[in-house]
Amino acid sequence: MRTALVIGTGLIGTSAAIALAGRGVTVHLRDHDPARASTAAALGAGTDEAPEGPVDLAIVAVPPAHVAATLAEAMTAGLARGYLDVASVKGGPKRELEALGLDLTAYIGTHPMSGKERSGPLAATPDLFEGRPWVLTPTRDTDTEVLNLALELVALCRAVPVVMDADAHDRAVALVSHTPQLVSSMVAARLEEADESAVRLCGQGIRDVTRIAASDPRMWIDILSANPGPVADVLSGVAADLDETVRALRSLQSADEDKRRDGVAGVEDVLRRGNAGRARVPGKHGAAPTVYETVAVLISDQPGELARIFADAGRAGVNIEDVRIEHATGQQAGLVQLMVEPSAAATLSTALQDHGWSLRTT
Ligand SMILES: NC(=O)c1ccc[n+]([C@@H]2O[C@H](COP(=O)([O-])OP(=O)(O)OC[C@H]3O[C@@H](n4cnc5c(N)ncnc54)[C@H](O)[C@@H]3O)[C@@H](O)[C@H]2O)c1
Ligand SMILES: O=C(O)C(=O)C[C@]1(C(=O)O)C=C[C@@H](O)C=C1
Repeated sequence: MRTALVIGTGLIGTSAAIALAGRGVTVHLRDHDPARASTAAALGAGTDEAPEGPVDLAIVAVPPAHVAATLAEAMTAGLARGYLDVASVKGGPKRELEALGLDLTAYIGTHPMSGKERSGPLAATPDLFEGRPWVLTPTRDTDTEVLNLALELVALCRAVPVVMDADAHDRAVALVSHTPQLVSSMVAARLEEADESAVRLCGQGIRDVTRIAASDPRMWIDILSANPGPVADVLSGVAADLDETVRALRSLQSADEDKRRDGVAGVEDVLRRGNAGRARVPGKHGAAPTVYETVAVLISDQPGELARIFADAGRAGVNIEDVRIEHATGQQAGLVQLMVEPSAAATLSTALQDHGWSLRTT
């Protein structure tokens, strides 16, 4: 792929554009808000000038409700050899495109399983897709050349291609993405009216569970409107677990010993099933879940502290697999948790202590 056009230069479009531009592709940027396209260009994502002729690949990264119309316009204008979208739902846009009667041989629906709770070009990063699944939904009509262009995009973004049927994809993301978004929002919603004396006790548990509750509601209304049935199906399973758990907790309040035993069994059941489900969440690059060891470092809230830790870890030859930062309420300090292969934990701890870092047990 030599040239690409990204239509919709928000979080996803700009992240893909920066990755492509960094790997030698000439990227043109377009957004219905021109300021967003020029912001993306200023971030090194390409040029906001229109291409002179058709590009190799047009990447449509607009909200799901606008995908079909945007693609139809781009295809009618003959802007590219191949077209794809990155929307979080696949069945609806596909049916809308079919209803428009377009020739869909040059189109493939795709979905990178990676994102953030923040929107817009300023939230973009070139490594957003690294090691993450990127779903491709070719149909019998899809040209091989277009499938190959999509595979090239996925490879250039260092993601892992996964081929699926559009409707099977929508049922899968109802389970692993759309329902979790709603459940996170519901937990966070409990805090809206909560007393400040409770809110100030927020620790890492609630931060983990509610991170995605900060997502843009407009985007999620679009996503959920395009996948309501499968999400309602998964959520009704969650509702059944909620009912059972409430019943079990009420039993725990009882003076009757048998009832209390029932209550313990009910609560234990949901916690154990949660352990089993959590253990199935894949590790990076779709590999089996990896158990990392955590090295926790206390840092002061100053610019450059994280970069210094990463540099010291790099000099010690240690690969940091994942990182979490816990900010202590009301303190100018944070706890950085560095996740590393168990065999590297001792080397990292020694190297960081030698460089004067203060380690904590987790
Ligand atoms: N945010 C995520 O975590 C995530 C992850 C994977 C896929 N997606 C999908 O990627 C797409 C983009 O999401 P995002 O998070 O980058 O959103 P975003 O809000 O950051 O960016 C969307 C951009 O599209 C532009 N836009 C809207 N309508 C347009 C139109 N008709 N023509 C041209 N530009 C238009 C907006 O101005 C905005 O810059 C969505 O379809 C979303 O479902 C999002
Ligand atoms: O990590 C996040 O912030 C996300 O919400 C990313 C996430 C997801 O659920 O995994 C959200 C929606 C997208 O369609 C794909 C990825």
